[in-house]
Amino acid sequence: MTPFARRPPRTFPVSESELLLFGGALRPDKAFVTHERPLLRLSFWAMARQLPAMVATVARAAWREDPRALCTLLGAELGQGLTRAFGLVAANRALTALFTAGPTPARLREALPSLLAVTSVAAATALLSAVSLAAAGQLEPKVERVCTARFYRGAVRVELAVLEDKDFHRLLDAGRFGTDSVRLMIGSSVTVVNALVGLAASAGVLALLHPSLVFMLVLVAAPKGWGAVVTARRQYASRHAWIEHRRAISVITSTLTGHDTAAEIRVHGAGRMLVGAYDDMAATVEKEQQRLARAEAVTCSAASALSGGGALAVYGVLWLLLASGGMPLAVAGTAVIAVRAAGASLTALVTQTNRLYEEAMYLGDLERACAEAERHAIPAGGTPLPCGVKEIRLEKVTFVYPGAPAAALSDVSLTVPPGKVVALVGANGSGKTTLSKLVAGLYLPTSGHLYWNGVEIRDADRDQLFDHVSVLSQDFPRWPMTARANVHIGRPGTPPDQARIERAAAESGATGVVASLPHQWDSLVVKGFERGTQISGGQWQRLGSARARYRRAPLLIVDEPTSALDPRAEAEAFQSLRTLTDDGTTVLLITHRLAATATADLIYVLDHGRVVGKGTHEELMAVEGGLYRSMYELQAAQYGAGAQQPAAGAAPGPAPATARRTSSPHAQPAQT
Ligand SMILES: Nc1ncnc2c1ncn2[C@@H]1O[C@H](COP(=O)(O)OP(=O)(O)OP(=O)(O)O)[C@@H](O)[C@H]1O
Repeated sequence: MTPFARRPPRTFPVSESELLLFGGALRPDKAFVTHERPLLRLSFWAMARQLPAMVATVARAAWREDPRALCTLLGAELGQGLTRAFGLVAANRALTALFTAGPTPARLREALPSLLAVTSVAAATALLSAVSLAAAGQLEPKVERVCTARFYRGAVRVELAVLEDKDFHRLLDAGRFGTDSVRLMIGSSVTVVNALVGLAASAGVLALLHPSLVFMLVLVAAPKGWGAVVTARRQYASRHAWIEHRRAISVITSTLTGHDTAAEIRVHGAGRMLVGAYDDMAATVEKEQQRLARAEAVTCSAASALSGGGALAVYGVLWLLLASGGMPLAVAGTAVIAVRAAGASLTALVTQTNRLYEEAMYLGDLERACAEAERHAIPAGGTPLPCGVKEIRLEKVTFVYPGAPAAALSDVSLTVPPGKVVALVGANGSGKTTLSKLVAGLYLPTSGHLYWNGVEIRDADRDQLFDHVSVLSQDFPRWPMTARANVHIGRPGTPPDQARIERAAAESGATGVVASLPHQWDSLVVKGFERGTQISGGQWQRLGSARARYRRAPLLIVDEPTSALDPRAEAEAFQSLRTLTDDGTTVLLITHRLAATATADLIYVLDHGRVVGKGTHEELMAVEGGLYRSMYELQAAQYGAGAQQPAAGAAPGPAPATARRTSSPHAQPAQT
């Protein structure tokens, strides 16, 4: 056990900004302590045992990607070790020839072949070093790419509920550091192998000269190795402890230059406050870095002092051997050269081992993140779903978000019939979006059953289920790509079909939007890039809608699809949703625009996660004191439109008082 492990857990300072903006310390809690501490409590030897496994992981990845480059690299490194050993032997021969009795010209002649050998060996070492550098340069980016792709491939398959868990998120963040570590580890491993071979060569020569010198060399090496491990572990622990804090800082800095936040940053003066917060939070990180630097200085000094003691012992032994006549002068000279060469190898070894340890720990995180991502991945395969939507049925479904104090849905039983427009209505937070996400297969019920075409969702082939669903959520992504890519990404498995893209755009009212862009479909709908342009919220909504339509799935889930549209576009959007059912598409509509839900085939009313009403608009309006009726009347009263129901296929009426999005102040009652 190291002194590091014996110390009680450190208490970190909490900055005022951290309290103000994030409500408290952004430091690991109990989960981190129980999860990570055992790793940090590992003994030096346990760590030493782990290191080869980590290096082997990188080596395996390198072997998979480019075995030739790996073999070249290893060959060049081993070759350098051999040339070094050979160089020491040649130096010993040269010294022996130079120190023998006789005239100087004769001694020089005797030493000349060995001196030439020393020079040739130095040239060969330089050549092998260049070969090694080139091979490492070829391997590093390949291995990094493969490991990074593996990490992200796993991350995008993780169940949504797990992705929202803060501990899993921390693990993903830590894993992200590991993707850099893979590349760095190749460089460090090469240097470590190189230094180890160099040390072995020196030790071998020293052993030949006098066995006790090898033991002395260990005395020089061991303290530096200890210092390297202690420093690496301290840095690793710190990086983990501050990971959330650093993420919070990057959240702040990205908002400072972000496009979405630019207006409030300037008008509200939020920029000054956030820059201050950055300064404040970065200052606490700075203190931590200073603490690390001080601790490293102390550790390194202690390690160097111990190592220096070892070096003194080596020279002392040499002195004694020389004085007692137990070692010839030439051998002592070679020993000094060998010890100095070993010293250079040792310095490289210590620096790179330090780095290798640290990177190996991050690589461990990457491995753990990949393993956890695999463990929590959406299962591949399962019971195949019959094509199209036959029926979606929920039986006593309860859903609790991970870590949430209460259920978002309780005992929900309902049926979504095929080829119909089914509306979900209810106040903010009543569970509409959650319900739609369960239907889309994004979450699994905590209890109860959800059947898709008769197949229980837990058994169903989820990839097939996703294939049946198209989503236009209220917070739909605004992909920072071209207009075409924004539509095509709705069905990315096949190459873009321009005719289909244009049809989807026409159905969503996006044709005019795209036509007005400087490069039409090739325009980049994000500012700050070449060819970049900005489009309005409503224009984005049309583009998002075009994406959902391009997907052409049998179930379309639309969550507040018109919140940013003008009244005419809104009316058209709702009418076109209705026409989708003509070709058998089932529409699950979530909206606060009750005039639009009035034309739905079936309406479910949710309240506090429970279904409290079901029926057509007429049936629900007939319920005296019912939630739906009161919401509808309230909304109609805002516009003085009375509580009369709109004509079938009518344009939507006004937004309700409960609408979370800002409705157009000009929204009109039903138009035809
Ligand atoms: N990812 C989440 N993690 C934890 N709780 C959540 C999450 N998403 C929603 N909730 C909670 O679940 C409940 C239902 O939220 P949901 O978004 O389904 O409501 P909604 O009816 O769609 O509301 P709105 O009309 O405001 O969109 C709310 O109490 C909400 O705070």
